[in-house]
Amino acid sequence: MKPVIIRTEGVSRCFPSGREVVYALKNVSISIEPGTLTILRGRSGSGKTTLINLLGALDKPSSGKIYFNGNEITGMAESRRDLIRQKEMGFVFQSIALISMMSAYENVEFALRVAGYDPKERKKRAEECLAFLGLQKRMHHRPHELSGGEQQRVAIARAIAHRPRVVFADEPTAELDTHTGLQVVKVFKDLVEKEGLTVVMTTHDPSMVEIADRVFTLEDGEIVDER
Ligand SMILES: Nc1ncnc2c1ncn2[C@@H]1O[C@H](COP(=O)(O)OP(=O)(O)OP(=O)(O)O)[C@@H](O)[C@H]1O
Repeated sequence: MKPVIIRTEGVSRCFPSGREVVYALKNVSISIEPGTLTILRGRSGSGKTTLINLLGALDKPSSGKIYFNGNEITGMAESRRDLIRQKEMGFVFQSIALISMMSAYENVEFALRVAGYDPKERKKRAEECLAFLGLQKRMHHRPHELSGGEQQRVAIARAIAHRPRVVFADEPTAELDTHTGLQVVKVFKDLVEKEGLTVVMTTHDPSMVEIADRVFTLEDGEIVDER
């Protein structure tokens, strides 16, 4: 049997909409293997963001269970879920959300400070991550002095700095042109291959799919294809 880092079991998520209830996800059961780049794809409104938020413990399902590293996280106290999120997970969002007053280096260093790293370790690790992402010459620039692709690479450096097991990226290429977007996905693939990281990302762009190890396709809240 293949190892599994995240598993969902019959997960549904509904939201109230006026007097009705909208099912954003219906009975989703998937397994994510460690050390893979997994893509969740589908049209707008198919449920990608809802699913990635559940996998990253940012939200809870209306029914069904989610396991992270063998432990059921759906029934856990919020404080334990917070800890798992902080220690074991990293997040990259569509809107890059770097701190504009800080340089690339300071953005990464600050995340490590929040994660409780000591000053010496922070410097070493921040420089190492930025170098891995090809930003050694740009690390003392502020976000507005960097291109969109560079900014997203800083956001990735920040998301991996505390050595999470899994990085979740919701439409990380949506604000980039196709070429730059593909470069960002290749960075994820590199992290998977060289660092053994697990990456889960959403996209509606079919050109990204070729690079992935696993692809789940969503339609109206259901998994309609997996490969
Ligand atoms: N907080 C919410 N309240 C009400 N309905 C919601 C909420 N979040 C999501 N939905 C609905 O659930 C469905 C799935 O939304 P979701 O954002 O997961 O799709 P998506 O595939 O990520 O779309 P996009 O690519 O546009 O971001 C949509 O019909 C959406 O309107």
